[in-house]
Amino acid sequence: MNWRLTDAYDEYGDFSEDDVRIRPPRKGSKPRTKQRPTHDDAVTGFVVTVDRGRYTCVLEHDEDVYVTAATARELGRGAVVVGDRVALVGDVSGEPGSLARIVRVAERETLLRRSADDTDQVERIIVANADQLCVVVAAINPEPRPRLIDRYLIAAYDAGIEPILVITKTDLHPADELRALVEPLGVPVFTSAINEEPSDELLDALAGHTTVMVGHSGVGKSTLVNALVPDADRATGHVNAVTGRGRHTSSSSLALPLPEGGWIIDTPGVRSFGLGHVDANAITDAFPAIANVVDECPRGCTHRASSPDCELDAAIAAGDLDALSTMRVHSIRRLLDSLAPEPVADAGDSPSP
Ligand SMILES: Nc1nc2c(ncn2[C@@H]2O[C@H](COP(=O)(O)OP(=O)(O)OP(=O)(O)O)[C@@H](O)[C@H]2O)c(=O)[nH]1
Ligand SMILES: [Zn+2]
Repeated sequence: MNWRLTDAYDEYGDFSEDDVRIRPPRKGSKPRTKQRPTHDDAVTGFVVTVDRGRYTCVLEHDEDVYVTAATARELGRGAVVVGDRVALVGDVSGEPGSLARIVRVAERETLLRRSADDTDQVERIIVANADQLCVVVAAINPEPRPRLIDRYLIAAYDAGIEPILVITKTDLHPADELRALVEPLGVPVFTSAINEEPSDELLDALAGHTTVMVGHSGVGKSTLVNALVPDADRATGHVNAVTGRGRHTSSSSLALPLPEGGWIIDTPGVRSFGLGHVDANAITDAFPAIANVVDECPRGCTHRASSPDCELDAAIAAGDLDALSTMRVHSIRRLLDSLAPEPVADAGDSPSP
């Protein structure tokens, strides 16, 4: 079984059935959570999962203690997500049946959000405070989806989160073509195979970071997480003990502690990102070769196939873009066309919906 980049760019849609959208915090916006009076007795915790209004938090000063908490009424629903650092009061013993209360949420460094599809304005937050997005792609089986990878990268850059790529199943197929897809963008690439220990390079890249794992179903995300977090079962066991479930069946994200420090956040059900909120410039900015060209575009150019005088057309005609960048231009234009209707021509900063 084989695959070719040129065909792969063409054949696969960007979306799977559970498309999501990531929306970064608006620039300059304040965190949504209201600051409340300090609780002097509060301790700090890190939210590892959310299940039916119950939050499982690891205490910052004792990472073996998993506390179940509810949110204080003033915080409201949905105010706390996985990755949040929170102030806890009440029973923080972590004993079975105990319940603490989250009274504050620390200001977030980053925010990943999603919505059901491109047209759905209702967004759900995936994760707070991640500083790395790990895109997991199989070298084969399932075949890579370059346009989906592009979407992940755009979403990461737009949210201010550094992307890395892990190519799995390299025991079945070489990683070269996939590597060539993202290395020119400066994205660090790592490989992994089921019967090998995770590479030191990958462990180093993850150590001390809060990394969100994303990838299409079947690429080997769970296999990789289990290799990276040998204690995964134990950590999951803690969570299940507090949520009272037989196993972690929630569709919520789950943060697992890395032995080297830092967190891996597994995101079941997050397979692709709709990018309806991202403007044309954020999309082209993700790819340096393309960003250089569109810098010369007329003011207000949306860089779509229908845009008159878009410099991308001139660059392709003149052979200034290599084959990969040219494929990517077509991919990006398809992406732009699938978004909202073309904005009004002179809108430098189109208002947010
Ligand atoms: N040959 C080979 N098979 C692998 C590798 N990694 C994972 N697999 C297999 O690929 C299949 C899918 O792996 P999972 O880890 O369940 O994939 P996933 O991405 O978590 O899939 P979802 O749970 O559907 O999101 C399993 O049968 C794994 O054994 C690898 O490096 N090499
Ligand atoms: Zn243009």
